[in-house]
Amino acid sequence: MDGVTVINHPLVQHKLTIMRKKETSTAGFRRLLREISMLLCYEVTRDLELTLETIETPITQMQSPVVEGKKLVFVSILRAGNGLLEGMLELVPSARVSHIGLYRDHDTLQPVEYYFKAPDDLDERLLIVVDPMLATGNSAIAAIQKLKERGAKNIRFLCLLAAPEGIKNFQEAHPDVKVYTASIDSHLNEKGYIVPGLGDAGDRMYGTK
Ligand SMILES: O=P(O)(O)OC[C@H]1O[C@H](OP(=O)(O)OP(=O)(O)O)[C@H](O)[C@@H]1O
Ligand SMILES: O=c1cc[nH]c(=O)[nH]1
Ligand SMILES: [Mg+2]
Repeated sequence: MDGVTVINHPLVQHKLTIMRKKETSTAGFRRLLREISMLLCYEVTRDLELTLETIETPITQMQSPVVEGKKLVFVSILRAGNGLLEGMLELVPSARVSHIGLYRDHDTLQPVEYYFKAPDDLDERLLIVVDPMLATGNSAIAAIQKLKERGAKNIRFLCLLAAPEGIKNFQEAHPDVKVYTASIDSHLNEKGYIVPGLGDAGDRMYGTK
């Protein structure tokens, strides 16, 4: 599918299977999400441009590669996005962080915003927006709309599971934003949940149901 990268690394797929199981505990789910987020982060940053910096090793001077440009911004769509954010920050500790508080209204499936905080200079940075679930796509669409209104131009979206319906809606709204996911599942059910999915990611992470 154009504009969508499915991260099919065996370790990602194995961990995802355990996360999907209904008997996996809150503690297990949280730990796996943290582990998987590092592997996903590795893939979503795979093609970052490098520039050469002159450094001194204990032996000699050399030209050595470093990531080009300003620091990355990781954008977490609360709450469940924080589960991905944590591991990603372990790999890229210098990244800037933005939080967007959104919850999906159970009846309308429309996102309701309750928080927004981001660095000022979004137009000069690569943003990686993270949320484990892309279901209808409404939450990710709204979050990215908000970031674009604040000047963001270079954006990627990273999730764990995506529904085909969500990808279609998302790509219609934001054709310039590449999607990275560990799986494209079958479909959405009548309540807007991903099938087969893993249930409600926020509730499974935080034990709220
Ligand atoms: O693609 P959509 O149809 O918009 O659904 C996906 C959204 O639903 C979940 O969040 P939820 O609203 O449950 O909030 P939470 O993270 O606070 O639990 C998930 O983490 C996404 O943000
Ligand atoms: O399946 C779904 C759909 C939306 N949000 C979730 O957490 N899970
Ligand atoms: Mg939830």
